Amino acid sequence: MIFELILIAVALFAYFKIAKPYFSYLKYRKYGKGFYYPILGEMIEQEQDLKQHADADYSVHHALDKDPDQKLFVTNLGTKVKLRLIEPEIIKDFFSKSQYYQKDQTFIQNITRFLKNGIVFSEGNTWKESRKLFSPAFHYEYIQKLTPLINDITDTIFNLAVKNQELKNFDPIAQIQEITGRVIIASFFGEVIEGEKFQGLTIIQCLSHIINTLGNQTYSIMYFLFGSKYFELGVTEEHRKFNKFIAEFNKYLLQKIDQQIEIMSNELQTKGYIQNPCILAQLISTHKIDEITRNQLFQDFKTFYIAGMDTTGHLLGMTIYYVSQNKDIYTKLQSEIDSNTDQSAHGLIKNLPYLNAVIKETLRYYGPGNILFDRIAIKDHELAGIPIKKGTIVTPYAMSMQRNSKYYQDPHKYNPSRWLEKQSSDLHPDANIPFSAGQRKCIGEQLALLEARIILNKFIKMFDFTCPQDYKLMMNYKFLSEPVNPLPLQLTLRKQ
Ligand code: HEM
Repeated sequence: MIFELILIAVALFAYFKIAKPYFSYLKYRKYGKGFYYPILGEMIEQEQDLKQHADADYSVHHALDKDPDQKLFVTNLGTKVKLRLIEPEIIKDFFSKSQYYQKDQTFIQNITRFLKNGIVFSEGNTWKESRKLFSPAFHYEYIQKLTPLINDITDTIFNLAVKNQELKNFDPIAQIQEITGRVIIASFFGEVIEGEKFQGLTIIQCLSHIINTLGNQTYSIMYFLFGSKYFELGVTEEHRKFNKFIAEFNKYLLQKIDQQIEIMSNELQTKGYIQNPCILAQLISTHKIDEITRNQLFQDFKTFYIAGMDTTGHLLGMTIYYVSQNKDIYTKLQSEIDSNTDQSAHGLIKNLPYLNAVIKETLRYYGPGNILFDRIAIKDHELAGIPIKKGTIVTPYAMSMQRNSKYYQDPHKYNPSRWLEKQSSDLHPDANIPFSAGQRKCIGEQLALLEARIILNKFIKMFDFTCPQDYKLMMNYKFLSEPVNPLPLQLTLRKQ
């Protein structure tokens, strides 16, 4: 009897967890190439790619090499079928049908236990209200006013690296994240809260510690088996300690925000204006602060920080690495920067076309947001004529599309000049979306680009740099694609 029961349980498991998803997978296979690995799905591909090519995204980068006309690639994530959209028209259709999708929880459960319903992860009215409230602060007219702030913070961090003798083993991603993190805190709250410490750590260090730990938990076997609940429960002493750290840090940060709001509100009452031009001051002086709950403001702030710090740090860190690998690009970039005297936000665009092309090329070639968060269909519908069933994961993969030979000559070559040559204007307008598209497009694009121009310009002006020949770049995927071993650049100060 027991034996029969076990047999039935195994048969049910095999049917629901392996066979049924496989049949759904087969239905989509007529629309594109793909693979199916029971339960583990695309994690197997990443593992193999990492071992064979030192790049967990190798197959994604090369998905269109043999057939540039493919619309989608079919695979699975656990028991769900996953469609990677890799062609401009179907991606465009996806963005126009955003009402049929929500973010899938598989990989974001753990990060949302810290960021809750902050703007990246919220849906419906909560998202709409946050987006409406914060959008004006991210327009270029406001963002360009942050130029002196970004300049100052960049100088501080680079000078600190010189003073602390960190030039012989300089990790550009970590160092630049220190800049981008400070920029977000300062532009949101003013500089006051930046110097504060919690349990001996700066706010930036606390936030980085939380995000890195949540990322490591997410990409572990226990998460895969039990989800974020396992970590929330605090089974081990280490987990309990970390959960307590999050809870206390949240309390501390919320208190800081309250204090800052009170200080600024008092300033507005007594002087009639607030000196600090930060986003919080804007919300207070226009009385828009009353349109958002304190808790929502708090979750949004943490989310802006995470969304902006990590991505821009990676973009610049990887740009510096690619430039270090190509002497021609390096020489061209350095001579353009050396001959420019206008350091204004406008000057950095007008006088530095090659620098802008370098940034654009890294966004195409590597872009930290080139794989969006997975979406799940919440209703049956059609996408470019393909029937999509509720419960299917559907995610645009700019990472494959931006390596398609149909749109980019020699797509696997890092070549900034492609953006300056005539044919770049012939590019399909929807084939380059490193900041995504549609209504949930990156709100921080202008800030990211301004930071990228200022920081890269300063870095090239200030340092000569090389990457040791024995360093082997190995890229793994966590929330972003990132080097397994930190980049170890050798820097020397240039004569000014
Ligand atoms: C190189 C830098 C950056 C890249 C490549 C990038 C890319 C992206 C992408 C692709 C998305 C869409 C994600 C999805 O829908 O799955 C996104 C969303 C978002 N980004 Fe960025 N981002 C960058 C910098 C920033 C900065 C500096 C900020 C702000 C401080 C920011 C704030 C946001 C927010 C709030 C969202 C969610 C928007 C919404 O859902 O309405 N990002 N970003």
